[in-house]
Amino acid sequence: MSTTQLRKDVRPLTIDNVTVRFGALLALSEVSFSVEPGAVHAVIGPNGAGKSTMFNVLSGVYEVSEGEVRFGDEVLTGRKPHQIARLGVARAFQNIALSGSQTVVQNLMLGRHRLTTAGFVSAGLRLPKARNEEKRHTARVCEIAEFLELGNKLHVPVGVLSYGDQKRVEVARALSTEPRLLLLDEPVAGMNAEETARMAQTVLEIRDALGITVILVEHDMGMVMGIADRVTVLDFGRRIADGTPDEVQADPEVIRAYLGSGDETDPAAAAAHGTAEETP
Ligand SMILES: Nc1ncnc2c1ncn2[C@@H]1O[C@H](COP(=O)(O)OP(=O)(O)OP(=O)(O)O)[C@@H](O)[C@H]1O
Repeated sequence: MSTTQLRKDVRPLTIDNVTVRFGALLALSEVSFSVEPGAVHAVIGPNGAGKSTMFNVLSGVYEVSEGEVRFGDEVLTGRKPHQIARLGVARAFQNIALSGSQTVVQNLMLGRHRLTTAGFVSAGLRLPKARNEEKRHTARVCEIAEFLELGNKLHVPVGVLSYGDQKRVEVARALSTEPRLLLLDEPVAGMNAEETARMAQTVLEIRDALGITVILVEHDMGMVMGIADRVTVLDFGRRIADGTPDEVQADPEVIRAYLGSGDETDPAAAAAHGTAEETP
C-alpha cells in the first residue's frame, strides 16, 4: 500500500451481500468484499464470472436484486449513474467512450462539466466569471493530460491517436471529474507489452499522486498481480477468494476455477512464468 497521503474525503467501499439476477441467471450471488481507501484493488475471474456486472453495480448502471454498496456512509445502490458520479466515483470504460473528432482537451473538458458552476447564460455571453472559470478548468485538465503523458497531444483530435493513447485519454477523462474512487474497466485490454507496462505504472502514480482508491477489472494477470494491493476473485457470480496477490495465486479454488475455464490468463501460470514480477 502507498505511503502517500490520502485525499481526506476518500472512504472505504463496502460491497455487502450483493446479488444480481437476470431472470433465472445469478450474475452475482451474495458477493461481499471491502476496498480500503487508497488501495489498488483488482476484481478478476474467468469469462462470465460477473466482473462487468459488479462494475455496472458500482457505477449505478445495474440495480442490485439484493444487498448494498456503501462508500463511507453513503449508500450507492439505488442511485442513478450521474448521482454516483457526483459522489466522486468515475469510470474509465473498456470500449473507449470519447468523441473522436474532438481534441484531447475538449474531451477532458466534457468530463469536467459537473464541476463547472458558471451558468449557461454567463458562459454563453463569455462573462468574466465564466471566462475565469473556463481558464481554471482548462489549466487543470491540461495538468491531468500532462500527468497521463499526453501533454504534447492536447490539441490533437482523439480519433487520430494510437489505441494506447486513446485508452490514456479515457483514463484522463475519468480523472477530470476529480474522483475519490476510480473504476478502471480493463485498462490494458488490447495494449502491447510496452503500453501495458506504462499503464500499470500510471495506475500506481494516480493512486500515489492523487491519494484516491482505484478498482480495476482486468484479464492481464501479470499487470494485476504486479500492482494490486488486494484481489477479489469471482467465479460464476460467487466470490471465491479475496486477499493479496500471493494469497489468491496460491488458492486452490482460484487455480481450479482458471484451469476449469481454459482461460489462458490463469493467475498461477502467470506467477509461474514470472510475469507478476515483470510489470511494475
Ligand atoms: N444485461 C444482462 N442481461 C442478461 N444477462 C447478463 C447481463 N449482463 C451480464 N449478464 C450475464 O451475467 C453473467 C456475468 O457476466 P459479466 O459480463 O458480468 O461477466 P464478466 O466476468 O465481466 O465476463 P467477461 O470477462 O467475459 O467480460 C454472464 O452469464 C452474462 O451473460
